[in-house]
Order: sequence, then structure tokens, then C-alpha cells
Amino acid sequence: MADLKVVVAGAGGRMGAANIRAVVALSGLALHGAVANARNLTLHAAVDRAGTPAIGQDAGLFAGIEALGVLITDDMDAALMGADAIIDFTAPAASVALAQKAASLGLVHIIGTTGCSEADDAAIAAAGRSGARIVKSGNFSMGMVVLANLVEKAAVALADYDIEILEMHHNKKVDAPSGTALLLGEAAAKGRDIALKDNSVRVRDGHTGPRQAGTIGFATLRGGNVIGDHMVILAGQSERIELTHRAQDRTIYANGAARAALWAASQPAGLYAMTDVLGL
Ligand SMILES: NC(=O)C1=CN([C@@H]2O[C@H](COP(=O)(O)OP(=O)(O)OC[C@H]3O[C@@H](n4cnc5c(N)ncnc54)[C@H](OP(=O)(O)O)[C@@H]3O)[C@@H](O)[C@H]2O)C=CC1
Ligand SMILES: O=C(O)C1=N[C@H](C(=O)O)C[C@H](O)C1
Repeated sequence: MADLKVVVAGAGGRMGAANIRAVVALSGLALHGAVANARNLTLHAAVDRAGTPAIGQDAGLFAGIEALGVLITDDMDAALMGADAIIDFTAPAASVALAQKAASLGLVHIIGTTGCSEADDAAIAAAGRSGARIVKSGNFSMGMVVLANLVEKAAVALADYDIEILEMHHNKKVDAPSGTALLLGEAAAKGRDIALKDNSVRVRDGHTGPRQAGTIGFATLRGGNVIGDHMVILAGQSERIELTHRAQDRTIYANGAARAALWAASQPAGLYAMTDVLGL
């Protein structure tokens, strides 16, 4: 079967480098047994926005591996020519624009970008209805899929416990709460059969009054080079459960994104989640 030709968008970023390394590591090493119709991945192009220092550099050397002969470009349309898939960890406006291109070209579009507004998400969903095969997740690590599942179960079993979600990330992160914190909040809300957007407390400051029962609280920490820590606390009378995930390397996200691309290549157009990729 022909290789899946992947374009890495946001190639000059922290995740861009990890995604280049993951695609190269998985070329010739398809995840046989892990996905249906396993194929190899190949790095077709690496793109970032004009003016970013990475433009013109060899994608492999930029990512800390061997030279690949693929130069990081700012010409998205040229990069997409002949491509099968986009792995996109960029910014909301860029991901919406790319989803529309993926729809018109019938491409796989893996979106790791967080901080999307409701309007951004609606535009991405529309692209999934118009020809793009999109997998979007606030966190592509396997461990996080499992944690979200545990959170949903705990939220059901401990129906009257207070749920608080704490996250810490590096000091360059621009959105809050993290996409993962919101994903975990959605899992808890699903367990409680409530809508997260009507029952979340995203910030506390000043004289807040006592905690309102049934809400899901968020707390955000930023500092240093923390890759991504998340803790879901279920607090009851005289006991507290803490479900924690700590990322130690961005490879976990990049491998999940590569796996999602291989999976989506054999799916009809639509908007999918990592639970679909893993069949959960
Ligand atoms: N779902 C998941 O598993 C994970 C998601 N993320 C998310 O991925 C995103 C990227 O994270 P990270 O790599 O750390 O961030 P970086 O800032 O390091 O990288 C983002 C890259 O995208 C580029 N970019 C920004 N805006 C545009 C645009 N409009 N058009 C084209 N390129 C653009 C940036 O260029 P420039 O530097 O010039 O701005 C940069 O090269 C974030 O939203 C983050 O939360 C991160 C890790 C895991
Ligand atoms: O910006 C990051 O770094 C990360 N972003 C994602 C998020 O917002 O949850 C995933 C991971 O936590 C790292």
C-alpha cells in the first residue's frame, strides 16, 4: 500500500519538531496490528508561517535528526499538493483555515491545536461534513484517553463529590484552561449527565462565596518548561481521589497524532475523536 504522505503544519514549533520526528520514526514502521489497513508514513512537506525563523531550514535538522531534504516552507498550497494528510499543532485561526483546505482536497486533518472558540469548532465540524477526515483532540496521548475514561467512571460512581481540575504547563503556553483540562471536564460532565459550559467555574477571585454543588472547577498554573500535568480531584467528606497524568516528552502526543492519521486515512469524511481512533 502507498505511503501516507504527511504535511506537518507549525513545523517550526515545539510540537512541529516532535511531529517531524514521529513521522520519520514511523516511516517504514507502520503500526501493523494497531490500525486497520496499516500504511507507512512519509514526510511530504513541513510548513510554518512566513517570517518564522524555521523557514528554509531542513525539517530533519531543525527537528534534531538527520537531514531529510525537505525544507520548511511558508507556501501552504504548494505543500498540500499531492499530500494525503496534515498534522496540525498551530493556532486556532490556522487550524480553521487548514480544515477548509482539507475539506476541499479531501485530506486527513489531525488537529492538536487548543484554545479554539465555539465558532472555530463549528467551522472545523463543517469541514468534516464537507470532505475532510478530521481527528481533533485536546490531547493525543494514549494515557490521556484512558484517564478521561476513568474520570467519567469516577464522576458517575462518586456522584456527590466536588470535581476540580488542575493543570500546569510551560510558561510559553497561550491558552487556558488547557485543551486537556477541558477534555477532562467534558468527561466528568458526561459522567454527571450535565453540560460542561453551564456548570464550570473557570476562574475564582475575590469573595466568591461557598462552592456551588455540582459545578466543575478549573485551576491553571504556568511555569518553567513543564510539558503538561493534569490532575482531576474528586473531593468528598473525609476523602479525596486524585487522578493524575504527567507528560514527560512531547513524543507521546506526536505518536498519537501519527496513529490518528493512519487510522483516519481509511475512514469516511467526518470529525472524529481519539476514542474513535482507539475504538473506545
Ligand atoms: N492536542 C495535543 O496533544 C497537544 C496540543 N498542543 C497544542 O498545539 C498547539 C501548538 O503548541 P506548541 O507546538 O507548543 O506551540 P508553538 O508556539 O511552539 O508552535 C506553534 C507553531 O505554529 C505556528 N503558527 C502559529 N499561528 C500560525 C498561523 N496562523 N499560521 C501558520 N502557523 C502558525 C507558530 O509560528 P510562530 O512561532 O511564528 O507563531 C509555531 O511555529 C497549541 O495550541 C498547544 O496547546 C500541544 C501539545 C499537545
Ligand atoms: O500547549 C501545550 O504544551 C499542551 N497543550 C495541550 C493542552 O492544551 O492540553 C496538550 C498538552 O497538555 C500540552
